[in-house]
Amino acid sequence: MINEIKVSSEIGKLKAVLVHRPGPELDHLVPRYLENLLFDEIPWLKRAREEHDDFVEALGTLGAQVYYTEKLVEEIIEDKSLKEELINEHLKFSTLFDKEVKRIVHDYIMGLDNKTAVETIIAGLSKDTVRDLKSETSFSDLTMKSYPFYLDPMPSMYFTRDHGTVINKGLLVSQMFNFARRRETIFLRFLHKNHPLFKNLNTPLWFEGEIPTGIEGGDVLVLNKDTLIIGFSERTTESAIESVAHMLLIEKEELKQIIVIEIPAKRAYMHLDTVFTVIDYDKFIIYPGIKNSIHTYRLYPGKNGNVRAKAEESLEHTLSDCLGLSSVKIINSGGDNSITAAREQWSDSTNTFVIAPGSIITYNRNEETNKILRNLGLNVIEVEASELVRGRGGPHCMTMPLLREDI
Ligand SMILES: NC(=O)NCCC[C@H](N)C(=O)O
Repeated sequence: MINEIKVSSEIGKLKAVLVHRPGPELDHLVPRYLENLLFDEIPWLKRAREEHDDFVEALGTLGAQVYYTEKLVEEIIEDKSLKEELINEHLKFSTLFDKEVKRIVHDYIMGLDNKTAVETIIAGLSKDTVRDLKSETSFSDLTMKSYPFYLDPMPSMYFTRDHGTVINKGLLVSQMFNFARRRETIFLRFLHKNHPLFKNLNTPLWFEGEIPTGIEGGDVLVLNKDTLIIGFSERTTESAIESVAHMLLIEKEELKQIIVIEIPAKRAYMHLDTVFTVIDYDKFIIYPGIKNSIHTYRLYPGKNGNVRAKAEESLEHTLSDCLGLSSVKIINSGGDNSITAAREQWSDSTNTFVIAPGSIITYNRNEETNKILRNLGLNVIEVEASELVRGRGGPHCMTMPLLREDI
């Protein structure tokens, strides 16, 4: 087990990372509810898992330790009272109202072995599985349009990035913007509170309570120990940014500044990391299609304990200033052809993940972007993602770094 939790950059050598192997939750995606569950297509689970296993192998190329959320949770629910607590927490944030149904779902999951219990909480529980255990008829048993699940599936669970961010030595748990993903962060909070990995290392929570409005990990990039970049996006709100800024800049005095990059609020660019990531000490990659519509701001501690903000002239200048460099390069994903760039962005070309300075994981389908990255001298480790890509996320989305070497 690692003896430290710490992330102070997006590129320091990766020592430990949290992931989730896609499971039967993907087999609970039905066409009628795809949009509600934030998917555009239905991935083939068997192949998605093979692709994810290869991805995990790539993550470990330089010896990083890969932890699976589901396995860590399984370990702690050996304690029956914690198993109970986990189930109750999911029921509390579920759509269930009927008391009998709640009891049945609770008892059913409680009776499962720990591995299957965690798998079921993530996969969701269909009404058919437990309907026979009911003694009386509820309204939803009678309707023709009845929703098929008591407990909703969480197909986006494999995008662990979005659940939270390690910022220096503390953890910021996200507040998921959409109802469909709201229950996902229960696992991270639960691990933080109960698993030795976090508990023994006294990892502080940067925000004890819940952040009042949406902020998702895909919008949070750790530039260096003094600077965070936050995307103001479809999923991350102004007020969440202000809350986090107040906490980290004023109350905890952990950071010196936060760069906010405002991007168009669109499904294709749901988080900042779908259009902009850090690829090297002084290099970034951006989807050129949004270049003319972004705005950059800098938040900093003002007088009297207030966070103050100013609009910045250029993203390049702001980044180089915060990094203490004379200049930085922002490279276009997909190159100069706007059609290729848009197609590759949709398939997560810009969602790259650095495992150490100079080594980067990408999806192999983004041929043009990969060529550009190689021409920069980077060691590009390509992974197959014909199925993983259907969830609209890439290598950056599928990872929550727990420990990176300082750079
Ligand atoms: N950081 C990311 O961009 N994560 C990808 C999330 C995809 C997921 N299907 C969602 O729409 O939330």
